[in-house]
Amino acid sequence: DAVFNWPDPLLSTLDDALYRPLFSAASTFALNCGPRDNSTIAAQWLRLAYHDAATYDVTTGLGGLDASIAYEYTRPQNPGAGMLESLVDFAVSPNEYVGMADFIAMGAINAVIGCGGPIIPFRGGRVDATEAGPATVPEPQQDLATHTAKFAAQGFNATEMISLIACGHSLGGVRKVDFPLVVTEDVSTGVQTFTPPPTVNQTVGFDNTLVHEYLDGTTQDVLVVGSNITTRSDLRIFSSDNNVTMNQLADLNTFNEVCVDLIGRMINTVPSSVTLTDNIEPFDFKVWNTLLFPQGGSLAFLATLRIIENGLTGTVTMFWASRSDSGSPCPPSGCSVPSFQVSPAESSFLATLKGVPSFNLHSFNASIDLVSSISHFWFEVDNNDGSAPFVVDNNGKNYTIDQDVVLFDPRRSSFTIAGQFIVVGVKDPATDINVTALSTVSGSSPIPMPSNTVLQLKLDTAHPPADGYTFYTAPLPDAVLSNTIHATVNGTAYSEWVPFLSAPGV
Ligand code: HEM
Repeated sequence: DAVFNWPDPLLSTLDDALYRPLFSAASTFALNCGPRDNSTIAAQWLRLAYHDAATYDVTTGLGGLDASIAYEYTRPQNPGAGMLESLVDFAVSPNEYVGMADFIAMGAINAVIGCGGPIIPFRGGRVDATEAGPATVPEPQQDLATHTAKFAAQGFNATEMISLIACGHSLGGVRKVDFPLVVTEDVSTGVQTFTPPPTVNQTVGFDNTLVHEYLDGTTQDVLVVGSNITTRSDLRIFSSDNNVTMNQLADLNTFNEVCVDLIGRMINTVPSSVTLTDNIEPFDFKVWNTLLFPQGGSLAFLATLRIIENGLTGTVTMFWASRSDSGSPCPPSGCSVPSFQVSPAESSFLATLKGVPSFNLHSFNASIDLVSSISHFWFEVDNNDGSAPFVVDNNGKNYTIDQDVVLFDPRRSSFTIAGQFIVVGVKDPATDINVTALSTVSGSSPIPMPSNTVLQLKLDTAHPPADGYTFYTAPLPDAVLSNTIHATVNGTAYSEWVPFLSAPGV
């Protein structure tokens, strides 16, 4: 599994998106297999992921799950309102380090569990395409040889083709408006679902009902029994090995295992130039949302330690070490402060399934000597149960504060709708000052892909120099998602990632 060494913006963002519903609006949408367009959001997300991944070509190593679907969904092989709707679901989630492709992959995982299916492990680090890929998505009127060849190009053999489709077509159905030549009969809802929806609501669970109904001859899958024989692609594929594979999938455990493997491989189908992270499980200890800025004659340092623990029995102390010997430096054992607040934080449904019903957030607010400053920090956790207190120090590497020369200032900045601007403090004395921010901005319809824009910060006339810092500012673009500050001061380059647009206590 992936090891989190703070700050690691990629792993930090992915962990939040996977396990903290607060940070991934979309992660909650597919819960309970909720309906949309007479199908389900989950079905739309799973189909989106497949159509995105289906551009992969094993011989060139190009394509795969790279969000190129954002440039392809208007093609005749990708019809359906669910494509754009699903992309818009994910549009507010990316930042500079995590693109749309990772959220499309997460969407497939959340789709399957949202409809009661098994947990597919998640690996991150996909890279977003900047243009459309080849038009290689299978279509129902194509013959078996064409489909077999297309799946082979995507890295799946003939048996895996049968299984992957049986997994995928567990959810949703075929819309008459998009496939009038496939759904030839009238359907009151406009969608011929692959399996009958439960009568109480519209939702369809992720399971092997389709397999059973196919084998016992009761299926209503229009790609098996539709009156248009040319578009019976599921029938041609499912029966292509004399139903050997379908008979194996009739066992629910086998079905779940096979789907975890194949949908997992599908979402991990990425260009050969991309290296994915290891599996991301909820991190035991996660430092989160640290902020260091000048305030009222000292440096304010805010930090939160997220812990997986039961109840609120533990106490946590934060320690830090000075940066310099002058001023009022910390003793060798470190300056320390207890947490000012411990609060439970909701975990995602996926985290719950992994045995993490909630997290505890231990928040710290330290006042640090301006001159001796801070070089690194760590924590001591006492579970108050007789066991020895232990140190949490970033896997022995310490939580290192790179620099105190260029600091994002959350209190002088403003993130209200009325006026959004970023303020950065630069430590005096400074010459040759150039402060910029790379802002990641949410995309919107018709191509809801994030983009990056560079802001030039100027001397902030509203905030006069204070506490040995001079302030620089720039207005933020609408729909800004996150920022990274880059500065050159006295010939040295500095950068600071600003993942959130708000802060505890601000
Ligand atoms: C030969 C291969 C395939 C063909 C010809 C095919 C064809 C189709 C067609 C015609 C629809 C109806 C789409 C709509 O009306 O919105 C559909 C829906 C769907 N397909 Fe496939 N499919 C194939 C493979 C797959 C695979 C491999 C997966 C995923 C693992 C998948 C997942 C889905 C899902 C979830 C839906 C339901 C979408 C919804 O209800 O919104 N399909 N498929």
